Parts: sequence; structure tokens; C-alpha cells
Amino acid sequence: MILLDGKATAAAIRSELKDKVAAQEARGIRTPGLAVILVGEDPASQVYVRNKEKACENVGIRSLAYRLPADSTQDAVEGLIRELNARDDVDGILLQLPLPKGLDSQACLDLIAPDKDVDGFHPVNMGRLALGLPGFAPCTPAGVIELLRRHNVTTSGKRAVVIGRSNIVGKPMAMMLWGYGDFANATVTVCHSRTPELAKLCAEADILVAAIGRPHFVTADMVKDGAVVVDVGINRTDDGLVGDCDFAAIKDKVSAITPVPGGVGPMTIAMLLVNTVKACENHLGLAN
Ligand SMILES: Nc1nc(=O)c2c([nH]1)NC[C@@H]1CN(c3ccc(C(=O)N[C@@H](CCC(=O)O)C(=O)O)cc3)C=[N+]21
Repeated sequence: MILLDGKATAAAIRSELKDKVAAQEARGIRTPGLAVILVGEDPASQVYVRNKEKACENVGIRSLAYRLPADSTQDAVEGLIRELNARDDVDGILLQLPLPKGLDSQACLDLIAPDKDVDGFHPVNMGRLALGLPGFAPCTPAGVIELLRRHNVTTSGKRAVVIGRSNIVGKPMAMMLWGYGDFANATVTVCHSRTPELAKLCAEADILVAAIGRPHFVTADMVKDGAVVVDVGINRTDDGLVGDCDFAAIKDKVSAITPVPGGVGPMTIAMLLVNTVKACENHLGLAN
């Protein structure tokens, strides 16, 4: 069994980015800038935002944090986004989700300039992904693809099953497994809460991606012998942070599996940094 080590892979990506940013800086090219907007005091979001700031610092990306009160108006959040859209020193804008109740997150995301949308959530970038055009892909599925690629997991011609159809993970994940650049080329099925015989379908998967948000949802009977299992779940339970898969029960059946923590999570942040460096290169007219 191969452990798909997201923590180590993310560290390797950060180190590559760090060298790239340092080399550009040495040539007098300005460093990439990422603006992170956090509205409210959700404790998990605060931890994520702090981790993103640390990751930026680690690779030499300037991070600008904007912390707005939980009772901010829609106009206040939109005003900040417009201001950041107009700033030449801001290459990427990340609006930490979820927003406090009463705020319209889609309206905010729609306002982020697509060339600064390093989360890949803007309809233009989702559309570009669907069409196979260059743009920004959402960081979590992009991180999964990169993790598979760097571990030489064969996806071409394989049967992939994605559990979950969210706009930020399941949907873009399925599109990327169909084909992403010259990678993937899998045959993809997306299942969800109303899929009949979900367990049976999953058990046919060569590659199984779990993005449901329910601890230990994927049990041993749902996993084919020798399958590659990617666990996107981040569930905070009394037993600590657990994924969507019953890792202990399936680890001996699989050919490869991601741990939680230390799997997809760190890759998500690494891809945010990749997208930010790419946004900066695009803004400066450098090839990437
Ligand atoms: N605009 C926006 N973009 C996001 O990308 C975004 C978001 N909003 N809202 C919340 C989710 C969640 N997310 C995670 C990123 C890293 C870890 C991560 O690194 N997890 C560590 C554990 C960290 C811990 O202990 O909590 C791991 O899995 O090893 C987890 C979750 C990004 N999100």
C-alpha cells in the first residue's frame, strides 16, 4: 500500500515555488501578492486563514489579510473586493468560505476579477475548466490531481467514482478526472445522496474520491481490491480530525490511499500558492 503523502508533496511544491519566486525576485521582478478576506470569527476559518498566511510567507508570497466583522454588510464585502480588483500589487484574492449568514457568497465570488480568482470559484474559471481552456482550477481537486500525478498513479482508461457533487470539490473533480491537460482520461461517475446502490457503484471504482463530509462514510465493502482511494473529507469529531473514509478498515485493501490529516488538505493550500504565482506571472506577462 502506498500512502499518498500530501504533507510531503505539498512541502515539495512549496520548495519549488520558493525557488521560483526567489529567482524572479533576483531578476527584479516583484513578488506575488495574495489578499485573503475573512469575514467573522469562525474558529476553523481563522485556523485556515492563518495556515494560508504561513504558507505564503514560507514561499515568499506577500499575503495581505483583511479581517472584517461578522456583521459586515454585503456592500462592505463587495466594496473591499472591488478595491482589491483594482490594485496592481494584488495578484490573487481569496474570500474565505463560508461567509456569515445573511451574506450572499455567490454574488461576492462573481465580483472577483477572474484573473485574480486563485480559488477558481468564479463562473468564468469554472466555465474555462469545463471547456478545457486555461484558467484557474479549484485548489482541492487540483491538489488531488497533482497528488496522483506526482505518485505516478495511472488514471487513463480507469474507472473513477466521485462521491459528492459540490461546486468546490465534486463537480470540478469529475471534470478534471475526465481530462485535465494531458492527464487523467478516466471514465467518471459522480454519486450523491440519491444514488441507488451507491456502495456497489463505489466498489467498481479503480479510483475512488470521497467528498461527502461525513466521517467514516466509506467502508471496506465499498472499496475494490487494489483501488486508489482519495479522502477529501475534513471532519472534526471527538476523536479529532477524521476523513470520509474508514482508513483503518480499508488500508489493507487498497493500492494507495491519502491519510487525513496530511493528505488532500495540505495539497489544497499548495495549489493556492501555485495559482497565486501563476496569477502574478500572468499579470506581469511572464510565461508560466
Ligand atoms: N475560499 C475558500 N477556499 C478554500 O480553499 C477553503 C475555504 N474557502 N473554506 C474552507 C475550506 C477548507 N479548506 C482546507 C484547506 C486546508 C486544510 C488542511 O491543510 N488540513 C490539514 C489539517 C489542518 C487542521 O488540523 O485543521 C490536513 O488535512 O492535514 C483543510 C481544509 C480550504 N477551504
